[in-house]
Amino acid sequence: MIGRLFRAHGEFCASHPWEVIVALLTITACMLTLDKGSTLEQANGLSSTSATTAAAAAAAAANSGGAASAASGTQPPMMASASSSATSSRHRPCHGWGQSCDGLEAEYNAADVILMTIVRCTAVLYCYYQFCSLHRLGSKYVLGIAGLFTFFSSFIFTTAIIKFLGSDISDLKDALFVLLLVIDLSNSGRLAQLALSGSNQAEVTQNIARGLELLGPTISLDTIVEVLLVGVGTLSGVQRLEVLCMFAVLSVLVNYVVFMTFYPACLSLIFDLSRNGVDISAVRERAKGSLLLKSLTEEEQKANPVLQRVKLIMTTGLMIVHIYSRVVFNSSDYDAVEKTLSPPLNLNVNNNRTDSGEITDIIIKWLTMSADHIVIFIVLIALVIKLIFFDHRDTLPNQLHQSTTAKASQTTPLEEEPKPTPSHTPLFSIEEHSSTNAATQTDVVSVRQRLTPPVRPPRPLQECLKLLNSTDESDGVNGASALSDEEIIAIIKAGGSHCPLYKIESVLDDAVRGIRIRRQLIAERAKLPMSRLEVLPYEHFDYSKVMNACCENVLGYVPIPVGYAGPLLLDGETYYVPMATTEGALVASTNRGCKALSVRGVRSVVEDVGMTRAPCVRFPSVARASEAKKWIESAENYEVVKTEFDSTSRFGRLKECHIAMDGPQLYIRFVALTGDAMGMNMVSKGAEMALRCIKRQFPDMQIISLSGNFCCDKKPAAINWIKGRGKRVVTECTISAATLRSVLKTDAKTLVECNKLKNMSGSAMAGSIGGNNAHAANMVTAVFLATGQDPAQNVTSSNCSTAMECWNENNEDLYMTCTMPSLEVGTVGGGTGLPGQGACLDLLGVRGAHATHPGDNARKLAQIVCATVMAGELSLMAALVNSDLVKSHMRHNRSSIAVSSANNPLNVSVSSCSTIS
Ligand SMILES: CC(C)(COP(=O)([O-])OP(=O)([O-])OC[C@H]1O[C@@H](n2cnc3c(N)ncnc32)[C@H](O)[C@@H]1OP(=O)([O-])[O-])[C@@H](O)C(=O)NCCC(=O)NCCSC(=O)C[C@@](C)(O)CC(=O)[O-]
Ligand SMILES: NC(=O)C1=CN([C@@H]2O[C@H](COP(=O)(O)OP(=O)(O)OC[C@H]3O[C@@H](n4cnc5c(N)ncnc54)[C@H](OP(=O)(O)O)[C@@H]3O)[C@@H](O)[C@H]2O)C=CC1
Repeated sequence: MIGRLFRAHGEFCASHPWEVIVALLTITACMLTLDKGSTLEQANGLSSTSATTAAAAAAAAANSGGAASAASGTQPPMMASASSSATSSRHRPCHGWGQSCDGLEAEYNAADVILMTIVRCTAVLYCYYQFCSLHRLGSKYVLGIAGLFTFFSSFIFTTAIIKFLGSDISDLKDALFVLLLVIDLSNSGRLAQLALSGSNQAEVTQNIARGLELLGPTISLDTIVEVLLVGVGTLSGVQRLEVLCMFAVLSVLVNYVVFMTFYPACLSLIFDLSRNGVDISAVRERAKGSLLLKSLTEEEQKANPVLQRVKLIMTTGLMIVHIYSRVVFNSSDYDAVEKTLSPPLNLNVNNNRTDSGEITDIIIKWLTMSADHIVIFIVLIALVIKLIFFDHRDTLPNQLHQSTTAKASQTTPLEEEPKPTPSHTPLFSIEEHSSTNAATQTDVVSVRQRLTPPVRPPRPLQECLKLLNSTDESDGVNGASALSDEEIIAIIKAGGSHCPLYKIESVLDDAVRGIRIRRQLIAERAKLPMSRLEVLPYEHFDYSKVMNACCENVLGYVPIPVGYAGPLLLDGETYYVPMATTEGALVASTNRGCKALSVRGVRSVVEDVGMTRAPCVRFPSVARASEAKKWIESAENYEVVKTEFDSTSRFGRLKECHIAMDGPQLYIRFVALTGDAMGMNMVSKGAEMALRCIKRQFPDMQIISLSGNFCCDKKPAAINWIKGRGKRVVTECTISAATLRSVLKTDAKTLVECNKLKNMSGSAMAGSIGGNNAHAANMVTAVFLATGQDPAQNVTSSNCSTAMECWNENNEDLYMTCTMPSLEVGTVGGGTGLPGQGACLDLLGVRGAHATHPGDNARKLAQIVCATVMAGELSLMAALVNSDLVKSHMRHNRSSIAVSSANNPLNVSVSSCSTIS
């Protein structure tokens, strides 16, 4: 409701920019030109008059020279002229805008110096912080627009209002610092980027309205809290603090009004102007890609309810303080309180002033007076040094590097010749970062730079072939190294068996060079500009772990983002689970599930069912097939077969043979334990050997296929669901009602009901086998990719039954189990040996073969996968019952890439799509 009001207001400001701007400027001009004195008199009556009199008296006292202490503003009332109303008014808190607090123009005392130094230093540091965070998040254009505009407009309006209220702004240098402190540029930056990301006026208007809808309520509440909080300072009794706080309160209010009216109107106007000649397309492009904008749309500005509540309570409390202080205490009370409480302060430097005129006194006085300036000067110098010599060293090369990569990934051809490396190390050197993650990263560099430059014209083919086949026995140098890339390409193009493209790495004995040449040839054959293939990384990878193990015809590798979910408390141990995925929201969801599960922890049991391979064999008759079945199943013969099977591996051990008969065909499902390996190669190897043994007994047996699909590998099948495959894991957990409420925003009864109707009945309706779950495949696949499992085995491994019950005496807790009967995982073999995947296994403490109990690492990995599935299941179920699914995916999983107008006839922008949620 409130959001809608702000939206309507934003829409109005953005669609009537001229009206809003002119109205505000007119009001400001009126305030500036109004007769201050009369206005004040009307507004404040006697109190303002007495204040003015007090100021005049104080000024007179200061001017007289004989009353320096009075001018200092700290002298207690009774020490000045007892009858002087000026003195008493000087010490009265400056409640009310119009009430001038005299003494600002007077010299500082020690307390003032300290206060102002703190204010100024904080302002400078705050500005630095704002600058850094905006610079990190947004483009410099948006930073410029938001920063300059907000600051100047707030400053001008605040000054106008202070003038209108008749306050003394002669000490503007103090006010400036206060203004710096109360301005928050991030919201202005967000609104600017949101506005500028629109591609037509209507969209800009909508974006501004949307921005105010999202930001308005929070900013309004913040403003109220800020005003009330800072307003407490105006009750402090410390004169300078009161003035500053009054100014701060005024600035906060003006800043709020400017942000809500003038600023959106101006943003809308900027776009309008751009249409009429001023080109801000570059600004808009940057705004669209900016992280700030993303954060606005993604975060949905969902206010933290706890924080909101705290703010409301604070507001109420502060209101009471203000009402009590301003209404219950009247001005005479203040005087009385002051008289009793205020001790005579002797901090006034002017009190120490002597007429001796000694130089040392003057220097001490000057130092004391300028202390704040000196401190600020030092802070500024330190920040500038930090910015120039330290901050940029880290960020600039990074940014440059990132922008190069980003450009490359946007398929812009990189045709520039490599720049010669300067002889001295420059201050901001991109090369400094080239070694980061060198094991897995590839810099994008043009192929012209990478290919060996032809030092001479290519030699004739025959000569090249001769060179290729020659090996210098003395130093073992491969003949290919004497050939240029062009000559190698000529040999490949010539065909024949000299250098097949798929064997190029072994022929050249240089994987990276081979892959580089293959990429060029494939790009040529596919008629793809090389620049398009360049963004596929291929360098800095340990191909010795890939060749003859993981992949053929290698063109490079595709980086996949890896996140983590955790801590996950499983069987008393804590895990941080790596997940490789491109599905935004998945890791966040699993992470939330881990948080809920880990309050009490997950318990699990694991059983090594064994890996399976089931050849299809055929016999001349059904009788012969039946005879063979009985032969294998007899205990004595089984042992013979097992011995043959086991002979193929140190770890592969045949566990059972499960035989199905279909006419004269037998499907012999060999089930074997495979240690820490997932075991498909091992069990296939063993099955082949076992078949040889059986064939010796039944020579008329025909082997149709080593895999008869009764195994059943990488295809959905009931047999794996019923009999299991790999590891069977069951996890269990209870989640308290309080955790359900605080972490998952739901309750047990709702979850149980949804689980019954969705995961049980819904899956039954769909005829699903092994699919009584919400999204087990999501967690399984992400962990599989991160830890080097065979990704295709997510088919069987994702079999999962998720069960939920209400728990405890009052049935408000949740009891949950996940049963996964066919998890095919290993910690040796396959992709587990690759560096990145190995690192992820290290993170879980299960890399490689278990030192003492082969198989323990793989079993542990299976338990972790099942517990991670449980976390993801719990979180998604909660999101579904809360109707949060679409919202969270709009936030975490939406592409922010602009749709080109050709493919976007309705001209629907991403930001406007996301508003659907
Ligand atoms: C491996 C081959 C191709 C060898 O096959 P081959 O006939 O011995 O090879 P070749 O040296 O005679 O070469 C023949 C052609 O194969 C290609 N070729 C040959 N070697 C390479 C290489 N290194 N890199 C790229 N291409 C290669 C190449 O095209 C070559 O032609 P050429 O260019 O020489 O005129 C063959 O034995 C094969 O296809 N094996 C099957 C492997 C396979 O499909 N594995 C999948 C995993 S199994 C699984 O996961 C699922 C399962 C099995 O459990 C499912 C089930 O239950 O059924
Ligand atoms: N062939 C097929 O039909 C299929 C193959 N695959 C692929 O197979 C690969 C996985 O096969 P898999 O058999 O798991 O792995 P490997 O083929 O890599 O075999 C594991 C190797 O590790 C050795 N080893 C050392 N320590 C251990 C230990 N503690 N426990 C177990 N083995 C140990 C084994 O020794 P030893 O030699 O003594 O056994 C074996 O040589 C994956 O790349 C997968 O994609 C996938 C599906 C089907």
